Amino acid sequence: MARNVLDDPLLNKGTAFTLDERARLGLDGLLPPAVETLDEQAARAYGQFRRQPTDLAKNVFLGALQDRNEVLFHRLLADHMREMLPIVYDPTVAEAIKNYSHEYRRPRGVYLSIDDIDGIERALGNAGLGRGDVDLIVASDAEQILGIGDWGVGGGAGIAAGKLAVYTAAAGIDPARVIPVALDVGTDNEALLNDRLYVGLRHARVRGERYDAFIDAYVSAATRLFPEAMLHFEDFGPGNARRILEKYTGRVPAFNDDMQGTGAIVLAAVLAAVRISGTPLREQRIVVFGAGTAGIGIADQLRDAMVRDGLDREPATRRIWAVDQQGLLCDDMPDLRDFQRPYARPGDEVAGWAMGGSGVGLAEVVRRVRPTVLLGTSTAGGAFTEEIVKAMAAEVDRPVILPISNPTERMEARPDDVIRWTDGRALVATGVPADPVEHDGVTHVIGQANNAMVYPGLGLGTVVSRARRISDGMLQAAAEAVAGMVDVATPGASLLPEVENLRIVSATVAVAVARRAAEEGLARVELGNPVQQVQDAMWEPAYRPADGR
Ligand SMILES: NC(=O)C1=CN([C@@H]2O[C@H](COP(=O)(O)OP(=O)(O)OC[C@H]3O[C@@H](n4cnc5c(N)ncnc54)[C@H](O)[C@@H]3O)[C@@H](O)[C@H]2O)C=CC1
Ligand SMILES: CC(=O)C(=O)O
Ligand SMILES: [Mg+2]
Repeated sequence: MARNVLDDPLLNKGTAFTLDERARLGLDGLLPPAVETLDEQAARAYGQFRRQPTDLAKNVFLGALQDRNEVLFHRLLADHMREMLPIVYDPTVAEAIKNYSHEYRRPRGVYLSIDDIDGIERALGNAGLGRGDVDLIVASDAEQILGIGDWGVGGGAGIAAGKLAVYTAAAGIDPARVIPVALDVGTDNEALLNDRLYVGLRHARVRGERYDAFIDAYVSAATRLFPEAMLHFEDFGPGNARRILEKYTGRVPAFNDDMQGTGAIVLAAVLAAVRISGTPLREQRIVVFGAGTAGIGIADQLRDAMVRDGLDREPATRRIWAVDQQGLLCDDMPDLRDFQRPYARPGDEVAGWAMGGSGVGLAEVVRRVRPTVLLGTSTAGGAFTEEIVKAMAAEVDRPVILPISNPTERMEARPDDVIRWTDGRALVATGVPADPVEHDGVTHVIGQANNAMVYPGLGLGTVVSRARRISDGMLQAAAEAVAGMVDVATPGASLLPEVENLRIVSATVAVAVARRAAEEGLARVELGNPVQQVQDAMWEPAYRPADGR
C-alpha cells in the first residue's frame, strides 16, 4: 500500500513527504530522513538534467522523472521552459520517437491495437479514470510524425505524451485528467518491422474499412467513457487526418492539431505581419509549399480570414497558390487529393510558365506570383534556396517567410540565412525554436510558429467551457488572441509571443476561446467570469496535502 504512493507519479512526493505524511501513509523507513522542499528537489533534478550528455539523454531523463513524480517534472519544466520545451517536445521529441523501442522503460497512457478492436473500451477503462475525470485525450496513429514519417507505436505514444506535457506546461491542463493514446494500426516502417526490440504490432499498416472501424471504435468508446473529454488527433497521414476530423467534428469536440492548431498559429503570425507591413490581408499573395495536412489546413484558415477581411470566397481562394511534389497544383492533374482541389489553378493560368521534371516548380511560382507570404510545410529541408528567397524579396518590401516544417533538419530555410539574404527585411518564424539573428544592428527575434503556441490555450478554453465541439470561430478567436499579444512596433521583434510567456498566452487564448464557445451556444457550462474560471482551472506544479489531490 505504502509502496503504491511512491510508485504513483501523480501522488509521489519522494523526499518532500512530511514526517507526518510518512507516518500516516506507512512510509516510515522507506525514504531517506531528510524532508525536502519542492525547490530543493527541483535544484537536484536540474543538476542531474544538466549532467546528461545529449539531448536524447535529457529527454529520457525527463521522461523517467515524469514517471516518478509529475509535480517535480512539471515544476522543472515550468522553471526552465525555454531550455526544456525543445527537449520534451519539438525538436528532440523526434529523436526520442525514433529511439522509442530502444529507450523503452515504462508504458505511459493507453495502447490501442487494431488487432483487438473489441478490447478498446476495456483498455481505455483500464486507465482507471471515471466518467467526469478526463478533460483531454491526445491520440495518434503515427503515420506522419512531425516531418519524419511513420514511427509506429513509439510515434503515437511519444508524440501524444510530448503534446500533453506542453498542454500542462503551457496551459495548466491537469496531468491527472488526460490520457495519451497510441493507436497502433501497424507500421510500414521496415526498420521498425525488422528491429527485434520494436514494441509495436509487427505488421504493415492496416488501411481501409478495418482502419475506419478501429478509429470509429476509439471515438465511440472514448466519448462513451469520458463524455466531457476533448479528442485531440495528432500526426495522422494526409489520407486520414482531414477525413477523420470531418467525420467527427460535428458530433464531438474533435480537434486536429496539424490542420487546425497549425492553421491558427500561422494565421496569428500572418495577422501580426500584416500589422507590421501595413499590407491588408486581402491583398496578400500566399504560396504554400507542401500541400498536405498542415499546408492546406493553414490555407483554409488564411482563406477564411481573407473572406472576413472583405473578399468573396473564390477570389480569396485564388490568392493562395499551393505547390507539392508534382509542382504547382493545377486542376488538370489526375492525382490531386480532394482537399487540395479548391486551390488547384486553372491550366490556362500557367500556360507559358516554365515546367521542370515535376511540373511548375517553386522558383517559377515565386517568380510569377511574387508572393508576399511563403509558407513551408513540405518536410523538404532547405527547399527555400537563396535564389528563391532573393527573388521573393526583390518584389516585396517585407516578405513573410515561414519555414515551419519540423524537426530542425526539415526546415525549408534557416532563419539566419533568410534574414541575411533579404538584408533584414524578411519577417520570419520557424516551427522549431531558433536563436535570435543579429543583422545590421537589429536583433531579429525568431517567433516559433508551432501549434504548441496555440493548442494548449485552445484546449484550456474548450475544457473550461466544456464546449460541445470545436468551431472555426473558436480557432479564429485563438489566432486573433495570439496576434493581439505581438509587439509590432519594435524593429526585429518576434512575429509571435515568446515561449517564456506561454502561460500568459494560453490563458489569454483560453478566455477568448471559451467566450466564443459561449457566444456560439457550444458551451456546456455557464461562463459567468471566464477570466477567473480559466485561472481557477489552471493546474500548478505544487504539492497538495497527501490525503486528497
Ligand atoms: N510548425 C508546426 O506547428 C507544424 C509543422 N508541421 C510540419 O509540416 C510538415 C508537413 O506535415 P504534414 O502536413 O502533417 O504532412 P503531410 O504528409 O500531410 O504533408 C506534407 C506534404 O508535403 C509534400 N512534399 C513532400 N516533399 C515535398 C517536396 N520536396 N516538395 C514539395 N512538396 C513536398 C507531400 O507530398 C505532402 O503533400 C512536417 O515537417 C511537420 O513537422 C506540421 C504541423 C504543425
Ligand atoms: C508541430 C507539429 O504538430 C508537427 O510538426 O507535426
Ligand atoms: Mg503534429
